[in-house]
Amino acid sequence: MSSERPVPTLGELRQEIDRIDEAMHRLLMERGAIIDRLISVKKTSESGSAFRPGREASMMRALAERHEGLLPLDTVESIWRVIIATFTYVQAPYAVHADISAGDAPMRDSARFHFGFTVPYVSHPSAAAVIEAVASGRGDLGIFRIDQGASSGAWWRALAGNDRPKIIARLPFIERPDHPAGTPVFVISKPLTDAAVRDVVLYAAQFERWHKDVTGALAGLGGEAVASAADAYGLSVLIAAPGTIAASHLHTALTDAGASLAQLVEVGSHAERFRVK
Ligand SMILES: C=C(O[C@@H]1C=C(C(=O)O)C=C[C@H]1O)C(=O)O
Repeated sequence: MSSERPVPTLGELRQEIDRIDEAMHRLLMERGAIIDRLISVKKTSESGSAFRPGREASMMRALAERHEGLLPLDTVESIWRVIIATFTYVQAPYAVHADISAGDAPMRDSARFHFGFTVPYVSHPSAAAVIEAVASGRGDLGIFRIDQGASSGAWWRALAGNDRPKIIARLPFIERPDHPAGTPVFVISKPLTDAAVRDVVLYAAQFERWHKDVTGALAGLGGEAVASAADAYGLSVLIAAPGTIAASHLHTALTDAGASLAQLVEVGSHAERFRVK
């Protein structure tokens, strides 16, 4: 007598797939019912944004760590990005405004991958236009390419000030080589105050001129210069530093290294970066 299970028929396997698809669909509808209850419990900040970047970053990290099997991580990540971004949208509608001064295609790919198709995508010719759209909207988001060089100027300077929009996330949450929408972008929104995650804090630093020891001073603190652009006042550098480092400490380290630092202003923060191979 053979103990091997009989080979299932194609029809039987398709029945299994139908069962799983229905269960997944029912679970998504159940998730929607929970979001409905969450809306009244959650205090959506003054900005009107339901986006909680720290929570999303940790969910994406857990997803990447749990994932195994045939389905590519790219697919799982994009499915969950659409689920999370859309359930954020149903709590409080928002649009994603993109600075396309370095090209539309990567920004559109990034917005669609990270926010799906239900969330409106609005392109703008400049960083300044994106910042103004976010500043005047209710809970809208803006996205900027981090690797576009100086073509958008020192856009982060326009985030300085209490009521100005702030950087709230860095995407993709799951960094890896050959990411299908891997253009690194910063996300801005109106200040999230208590809902912001501060693993990494971003500063607009105004230098009279560049000093060669700034890079080393930043590295010594676990920080880096993320972008820079010359402007009428000298050189504006967007600095990322661990949230555990006080702004005063960062200021001292830069001036001790010999830099002529005219201003150091916080312009946002984001979750700890997470990379897989
Ligand atoms: C559901 C929430 O709101 C948003 C949507 C999330 C989701 O769909 O899982 C997660 C984080 C938030 O950006 C929440 O705050 O938990």
